[in-house]
Amino acid sequence: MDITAQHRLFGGTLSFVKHDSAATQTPMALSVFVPEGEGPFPVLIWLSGLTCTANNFTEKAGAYKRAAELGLMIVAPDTSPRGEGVANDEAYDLGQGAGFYVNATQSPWAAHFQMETYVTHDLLELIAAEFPADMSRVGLSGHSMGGHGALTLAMNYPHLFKSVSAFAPIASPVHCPWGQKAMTAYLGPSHEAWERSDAALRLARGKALPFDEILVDQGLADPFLETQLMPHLLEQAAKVAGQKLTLRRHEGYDHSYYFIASFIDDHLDFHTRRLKA
Ligand SMILES: N[C@@H](CCC(=O)N[C@@H](CS)C(=O)NCC(=O)O)C(=O)O
Repeated sequence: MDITAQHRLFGGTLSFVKHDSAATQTPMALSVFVPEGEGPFPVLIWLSGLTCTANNFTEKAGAYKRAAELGLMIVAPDTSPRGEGVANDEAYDLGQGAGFYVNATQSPWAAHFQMETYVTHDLLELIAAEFPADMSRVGLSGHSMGGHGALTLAMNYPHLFKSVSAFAPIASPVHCPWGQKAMTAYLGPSHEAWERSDAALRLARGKALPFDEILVDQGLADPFLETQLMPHLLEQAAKVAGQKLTLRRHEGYDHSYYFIASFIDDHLDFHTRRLKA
């Protein structure tokens, strides 16, 4: 592991980190906020959306003041493997910056795009080995593509994650153009292979292990609301599954980090209540 930059803030430390991932077979970048004190600390992992690196959340969400008050570590990984030898696409919604938190099975993506294993294994292993983290108290949150990642990884790995929330998540990749394009490229044309990476389907089919509550915030001025995100599908599926979902719709808020910054404290509080319970 290399720490490429480090800053003190709100009594804690923010580290920009690079490490080698066995899953992606590339170096991976992330940021790690550690609050003041000895630890071990509960951890929130944040999964970002399309086009993001680890820096978008780190620089724009305004999360660290509250995290420092709560004694919460925050880990923000990159959204995909990157580099010259890594497959890419000219479009912003496929390839580098758009890993969708799945393990690709299709060429040319399968060689490096193993983001599901990266987040649920390599990233957690790094945090456990190198930082004062309490790995029995890890929560997962994210935005848009990262909201989809947070929901589906929490549903598929409930033994790893104690709490889950999302901002403007892609609720059902099977039903939207971003999801259909990425899942076809990474997992192939069979919808069967997509199902475990679709939060609404997973819930509706009774295959998601329950959380006591899932918190989702959605801006009503989000340009992707109707065409890509479709939170009503998550709402319907949660009803069918008997999963408590708090879906808050916010008049006038868009898809940006201004929206995330406005409600991030509520998510940090939500996770801390569950991680410290
Ligand atoms: N077409 C847009 C879509 C990308 C987008 O809105 N990305 C969101 C996540 S889905 C984001 O967080 N962008 C980076 C930022 O706002 O800092 C673009 O290329 O900018």
